[in-house]
Amino acid sequence: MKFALLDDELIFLQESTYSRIPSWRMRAVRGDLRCPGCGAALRLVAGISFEPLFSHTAEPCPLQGLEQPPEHLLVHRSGEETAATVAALPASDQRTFGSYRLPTGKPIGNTAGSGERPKSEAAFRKKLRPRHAIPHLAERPPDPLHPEQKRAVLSTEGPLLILAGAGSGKTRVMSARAAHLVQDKGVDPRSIMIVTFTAKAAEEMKRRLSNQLTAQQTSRLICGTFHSIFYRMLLFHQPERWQQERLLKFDWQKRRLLQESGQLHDAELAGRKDAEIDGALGVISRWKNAFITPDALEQLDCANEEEKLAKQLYPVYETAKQAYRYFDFDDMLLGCYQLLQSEPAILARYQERIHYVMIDEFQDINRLQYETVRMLAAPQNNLCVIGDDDQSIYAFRGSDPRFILGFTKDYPAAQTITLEVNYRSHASIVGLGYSLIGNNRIRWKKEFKTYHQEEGESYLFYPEDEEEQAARIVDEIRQQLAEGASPGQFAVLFRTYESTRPIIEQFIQAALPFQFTHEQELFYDKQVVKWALGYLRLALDPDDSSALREILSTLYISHEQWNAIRSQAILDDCSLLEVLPKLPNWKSYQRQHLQKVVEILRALPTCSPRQALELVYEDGKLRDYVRKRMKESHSASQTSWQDDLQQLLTAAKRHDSLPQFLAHLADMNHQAKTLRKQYAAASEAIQVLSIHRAKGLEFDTVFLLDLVEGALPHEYALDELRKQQSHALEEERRLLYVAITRAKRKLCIGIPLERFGRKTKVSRFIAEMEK
Ligand SMILES: Nc1ncnc2c1ncn2[C@@H]1O[C@H](COP(=O)(O)OP(=O)(O)OP(=O)(O)O)[C@@H](O)[C@H]1O
Repeated sequence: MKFALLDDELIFLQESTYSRIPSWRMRAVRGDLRCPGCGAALRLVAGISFEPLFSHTAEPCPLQGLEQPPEHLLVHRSGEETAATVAALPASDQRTFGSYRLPTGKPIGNTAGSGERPKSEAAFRKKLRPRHAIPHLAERPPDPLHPEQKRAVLSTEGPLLILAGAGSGKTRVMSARAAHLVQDKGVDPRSIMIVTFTAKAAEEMKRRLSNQLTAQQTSRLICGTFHSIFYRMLLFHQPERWQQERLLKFDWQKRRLLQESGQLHDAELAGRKDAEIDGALGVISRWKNAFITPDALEQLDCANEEEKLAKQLYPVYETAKQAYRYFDFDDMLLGCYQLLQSEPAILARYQERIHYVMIDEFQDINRLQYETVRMLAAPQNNLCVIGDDDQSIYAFRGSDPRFILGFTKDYPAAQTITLEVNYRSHASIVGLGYSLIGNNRIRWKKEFKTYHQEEGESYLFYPEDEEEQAARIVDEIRQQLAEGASPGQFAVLFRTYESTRPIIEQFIQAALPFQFTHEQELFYDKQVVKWALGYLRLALDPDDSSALREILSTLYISHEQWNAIRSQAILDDCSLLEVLPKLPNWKSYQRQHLQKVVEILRALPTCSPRQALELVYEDGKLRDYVRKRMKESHSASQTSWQDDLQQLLTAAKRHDSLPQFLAHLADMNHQAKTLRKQYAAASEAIQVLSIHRAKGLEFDTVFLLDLVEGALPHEYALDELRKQQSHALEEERRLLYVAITRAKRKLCIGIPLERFGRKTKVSRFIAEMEK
């Protein structure tokens, strides 16, 4: 139904009141929205693809589904208070509805909660129509393979480049091609090498092949990622050098090796922050994959501070690794290349064995992988590479779309087959992808066609902020689940992990099954968040020693001073907070600040969580402290600290009291930690994925978070653009293209009006693809 009672006032869901949805939603959670008919509590359901409505939480009553309340109920329920509220308005601002007099010209209902927003700023949602329409396939061939796909399957000899758009059946073609080689041409499966980009893709390939080949044939194929195949080769030839326990899997392991090896004691390198070293290690990895060895560093021009540090660290890191006989993933690729280069007999053995090579996601290959594969595929060069230059999204790892674009130069005899029919997505989604990616300049121009006649559904929706964005997605999914969808049909995609906290929390609260792999630290474990929460905890319990300990550094209190505070509190038999400003040897400015902080903390318990945080940030000078620490660290990853503070504010908006807010956060943190260890089957869970991880996958409905400037395109790409560099922006465009083309039927793009507490600007990519 479209109406409800709130504080005895009748409220209506209509375009002019949609900006009230976030505050009404909060009131609904507290049970304040009531049905004027039966008096039961109502839920506010505001998804994306349907009009918002109020719904009974338990038994529906006869009013359920009505647009307007029946007259008799209005007369019956007509409350004097409501009449009085409205009566206070001038007559010109009133209109009558049944026996109610209602205000006109402004939204009806309670004004608590979020502020007013001019209506023009945002629609509830709108259909996103593509700038360029895409032709449908004239007829749908009955065969499981389209003629061009078939040609790709049957062209087995010599080099072959298959340029394929998103959803054009690459995986289908690769598996059919391998099956054709084995079944129809009698090729020994042990002589076929299939390289995929991820272990998940390799699994999928084997699963599909197992439907067409015997189990023995499937198991004999050489099928896996570059790392897994190359590693097997290295282990076979040099087992002592490549023992698994000596593999440095994570950045922190590499950093620790550097720190503990004593190699960082060079004056230039000592005192570097962890984040700076991690950044430089990333650059070193990229260089290694581009086959830039330490000997080649002399000639290398560094583009920025990070590269300068990487140049210094590269030889140091290599020496440290060799000293302890460790190796990393990049060493596996380099090791395999060097093995084949330096041992012609070993190379010849592989060349005699491997007769057919197929490489998926070829757009993301790097120099080292490419050169190694070229050696293995020679001399027959039955090398089939398949990829989509528009989906090249791993430049930061050394991938280079130039290899796919230059393949026919390296192999002049190569055939080229283009697969341009998108079998996955409904027409409007294909059109959006096409309209968007056409704005990239460095690409292989292709025509697109859609297999599906259906238009599909694509929406832009404009929530007030990140929390409301998550709430809208939750409501949309619930609605679709009620209509028979299964959780595995949905994916929520994001550009960076900063976008994920609200959606994860709301999935937890709504008890929806989801899968989320997160290697980074949880939001509430971040130092800057722990500082802010430390203040709130101390406000509620002036004797909470762990809370005070948490914020010591923000108050510039040393450990000796901390010990003195604790002793004094015991001696005076008073709380830590009381004793804080009284210690005798504070400098006067410090004592003044501590007095101020104590005053603030005493005031906090009566404030709303949002006001409390604002007081801590501004009057308590936490924001100044964070800014200072960020400046000292000079690290790119620290720039999100201010955003973290803002995110906490956004989360606080939804809560009334400090104890409730802190209990909620503790619960969320606990649940998020527990969930990390649980892995629901993908088919039974909503997938929350970074766009990078979503590559190669498909879902019935895709939600895309935060299509705003600074998020997608990422701030980094915008910085590059200011320096007249457009490569990074083109990669961001490809990322969005990958994200859009994961959707089969429905695509919902969120554009929060505020993000991290700041007004947002719609992503420039929307205008590029929208009609
Ligand atoms: N000839 C065909 N007829 C009908 N459906 C097809 C055909 N070829 C592929 N499909 C379907 O289209 C979808 C996309 O196929 P696939 O995943 O192989 O594409 P892809 O090119 O690997 O996609 P991407 O690169 O975007 O990840 C799948 O659901 C697949 O089953």
